[in-house]
Amino acid sequence: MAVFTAVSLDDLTLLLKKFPLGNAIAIKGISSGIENSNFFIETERGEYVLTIFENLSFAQLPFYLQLMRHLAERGVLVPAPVPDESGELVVPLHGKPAAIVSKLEGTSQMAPQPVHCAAVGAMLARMHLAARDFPLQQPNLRGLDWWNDTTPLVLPFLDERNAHLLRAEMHFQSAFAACDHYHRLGRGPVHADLFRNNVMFVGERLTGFFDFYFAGCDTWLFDVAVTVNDWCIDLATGVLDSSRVRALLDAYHAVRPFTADEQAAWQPMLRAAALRFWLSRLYDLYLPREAEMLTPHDPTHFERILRERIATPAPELFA
Ligand SMILES: Nc1ncnc2c1ncn2[C@@H]1O[C@H](COP(=O)(O)OP(=O)(O)OP(=O)(O)O)[C@@H](O)[C@H]1O
Ligand SMILES: N[C@@H](CCO)C(=O)O
Repeated sequence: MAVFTAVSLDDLTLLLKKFPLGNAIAIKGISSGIENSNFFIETERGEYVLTIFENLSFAQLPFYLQLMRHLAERGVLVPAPVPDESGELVVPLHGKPAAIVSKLEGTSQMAPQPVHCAAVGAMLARMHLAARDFPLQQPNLRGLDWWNDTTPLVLPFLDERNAHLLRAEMHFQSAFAACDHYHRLGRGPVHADLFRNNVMFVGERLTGFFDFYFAGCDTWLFDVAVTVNDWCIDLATGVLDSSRVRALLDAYHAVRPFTADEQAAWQPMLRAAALRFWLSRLYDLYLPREAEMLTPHDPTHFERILRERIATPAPELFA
C-alpha cells in the first residue's frame, strides 16, 4: 500500500482547474513505491501521474522537476512535468507539495537481458550529457556526508561482523573520496537510484526513466555503479553477470566514453554504490519514519553485494 495521502475525484477536479488538462475523468492510487503517494489520473487531455511528496519540501522539489523538464526538452525519455496556468510545476494538495507528470507507457523489466541493459546504459549516458548545462545545483543527499551521519545511528544495531564491515568500508570510502583521481571524475546531475523498477520498457524498447527524487549532483561513475549493481547482477548472490555488464557499459561508453580516471575508480565506486543502499536500507529498517507503512527493503542484499565487490576484481570499464 503506497497511498499515504488519499485524493478523491472531487479533489482532482478542483486541482485540475489550475491545469491545462481539461476535466478530471478518473483517479486510481498506485500500490507500489515507498516514498510518495502516486496516482494514475485520466483527464480530457490524456493519462498522467499525480504524485504527492510525503517527505520532500516545496523548497527541494524544483531541482527534481526542473531537471525532468530539462531532460524531457532534450529528448531524454523521462516523464515531462506539466506546469499549471501560472507556470508552477509544484502545487499544494492537502497541504503537501504535488506535481503532475506525463505517464510513460510500458512496464518495468524485472528480469533484464543484455538488450535491456544496453538500452539503459545508452540512455543513462545521454542523460548525463543532456544534464551538463542544467543550471540548478543540489548535492546527492545520500552521498558521503549522509553516510557519515547515518553510520553511527545504525552501528548499535549491527553484530560485530557487520559493524566491522561498515566501519572499514566508511574508512575506505573516505580515503577514496579524498584522492586525486576521484576529484578528476566527470560529474553533474545524476539519477542515483536507477533500479529495474525505475525504468519502463515496451518489449525491448526503453520508454523512460522515472522516480528522480534521489537525483543530485555527483560523479557520473557513481550513477553507472548504482545502475550496474542492480541491472547486471544475479539477484540471489549479487554476483555480476558479465554479458549484462558488458552490454550496459559498452552502450554507455559508445555515447559518453569513459576516462582512465573512471577506470581507476571503478571498483571503489561499485563498493560505494553498494554501501549507499546497504546504509539506507539499514536506516529504514532500524530507524523507520513514523508514517512508514511498508515492509522495508532487505539490507542483507546490499551487504552481500558489498562483500562481493570487495572480494572480486571489477570488470573492465572499457576495453
Ligand atoms: N511517469 C510515470 N509513468 C508511468 N508510471 C509511473 C510514473 N511514475 C510512477 N509510475 C508508477 O508508479 C509506481 C510508483 O512510483 P515510484 O517508484 O516513483 O514511487 P515512489 O514511492 O516514489 O518510489 P520508490 O519506492 O521507488 O522510492 C511505479 O512503479 C510505476 O508503476
Ligand atoms: N532503490 C532503493 C529504494 C528507494 O528508491 C532500494 O532498493 O533500496
